[in-house]
Amino acid sequence: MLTDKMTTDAEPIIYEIYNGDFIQGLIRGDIDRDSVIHYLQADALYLDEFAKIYAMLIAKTGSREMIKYLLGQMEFVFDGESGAHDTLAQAVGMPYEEIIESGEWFPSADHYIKHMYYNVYARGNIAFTLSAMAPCPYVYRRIAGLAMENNDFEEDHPYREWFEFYNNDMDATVGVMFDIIDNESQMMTEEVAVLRKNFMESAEHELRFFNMAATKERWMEVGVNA
Ligand SMILES: Cc1ncc(CO)c(N)n1
Repeated sequence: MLTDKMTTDAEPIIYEIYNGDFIQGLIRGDIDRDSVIHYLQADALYLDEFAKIYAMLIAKTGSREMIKYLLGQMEFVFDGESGAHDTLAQAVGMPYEEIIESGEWFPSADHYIKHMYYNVYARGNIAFTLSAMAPCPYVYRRIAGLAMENNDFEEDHPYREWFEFYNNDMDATVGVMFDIIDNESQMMTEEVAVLRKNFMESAEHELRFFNMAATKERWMEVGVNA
């Protein structure tokens, strides 16, 4: 299966994310509050685009079953993940709406979002875009699984519910995405390498996204206010 190869390729990145400052800071519970705020500001906008990309995939597909799946996913990212975001907002003690007021596409988030859009615009087959999207649920599912396996979160741990959310709610999304990618790839030859590269690049974008929050990455904005 192609997705078996993809997930094997991504293993080193999974561990780099897991051992990185952002996730370890959440696990210890002592992460810099401004990093969590930065993450939420970027992620709220990222998920809005993720939902819109599902909408664009709906327009590309003929199967009613596929449309139903994509609509469900759209709703999940548009609303459903607010549970995970609320956990983070509560931990930093600020209303979610207030936190996300001043977000923007910080450089690493910007690059990731545009990687997904490129595939929607440049490619007819939805498997190209889905292979760029699949690391989103897949990486979070793996990271949350590792965190839950390797740590005993106290009942009142501020980030426990964030890990529980991604440990429990992502399997269906990942499974369907992987099935579509595997099925479509069987009808491809040299383009299989593009699917594989799309997945790897997005896994790396996930790493960059967490590092972006850990370092509170911003545009330089040289001359913007001149
Ligand atoms: C950047 C990013 N990747 C994955 C997820 C999980 O859906 C998320 N919320 N944000």
